[in-house]
Amino acid sequence: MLTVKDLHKSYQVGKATYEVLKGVSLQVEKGEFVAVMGPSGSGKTTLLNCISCYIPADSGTITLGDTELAHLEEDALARVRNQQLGFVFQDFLLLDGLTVRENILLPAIIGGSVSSQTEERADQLCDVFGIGHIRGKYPAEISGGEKQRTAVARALINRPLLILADEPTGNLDSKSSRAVIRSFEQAREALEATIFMVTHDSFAASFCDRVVILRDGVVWQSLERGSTARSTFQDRLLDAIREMGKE
Ligand SMILES: Nc1ncnc2c1ncn2[C@@H]1O[C@H](COP(=O)(O)OP(=O)(O)OP(=O)(O)O)[C@@H](O)[C@H]1O
Repeated sequence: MLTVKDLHKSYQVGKATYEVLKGVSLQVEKGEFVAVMGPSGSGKTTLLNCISCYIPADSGTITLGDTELAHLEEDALARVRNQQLGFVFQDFLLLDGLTVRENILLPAIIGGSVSSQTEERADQLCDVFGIGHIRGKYPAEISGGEKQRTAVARALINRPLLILADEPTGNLDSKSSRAVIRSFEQAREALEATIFMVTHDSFAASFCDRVVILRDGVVWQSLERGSTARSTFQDRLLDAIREMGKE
């Protein structure tokens, strides 16, 4: 589904070059829910931005489905972003002037692909996420949890290969965080979505199938949840993070 191989990315600040990604390699399988954790500055957002095609990597490869992203022209990249990737941001970024249903349809409207099937898909997503009864309301008229579910439904409207989520529980209390994670679980169960989420939050990460920990620009550890209970997996994550701090 997603394969990242030996990814390098540096930033130029004045005359200095800072190497942030120093050979990141990882793989996400179809239907997996994967989190990326790591200390501040370890390159999590940079990695997500490279996969999102927002910034070009210096070297290495990113393959999404059958497509190698590094070699695509700008038009083709825009199509990948619109049709094969779904995005969930920290602040959800719903448009105030559009209803819930119109917000969900937005990626399809931007891609010029609204058909009766897309409209049916929007209604199906409203049902999956329990927001059918508010589909005609505007963001100012709905709760925080309903906004989150609308944002996850919007990320799924174009049937993307992969959902990329950047700190989706960043500003939320634990009840709202749980609601966002529940939406991702529903997306995976009902729609076979594949989710790749950057997070600082060990609680959110403990619901994932796998957690990749970045340190100093490389994958330091990849922890599988397997059949472990969520709370035990969270303890393992916290232990790993503590151990990383000691090295
Ligand atoms: N556009 C940029 N120009 C220069 N340096 C940058 C740029 N973007 C990020 N950096 C630097 O690259 C490093 C990695 O940043 P990045 O945002 O990827 O880390 P992160 O792991 O997501 O951090 P956080 O957890 O704090 O969000 C940081 O030291 C940051 O200051």
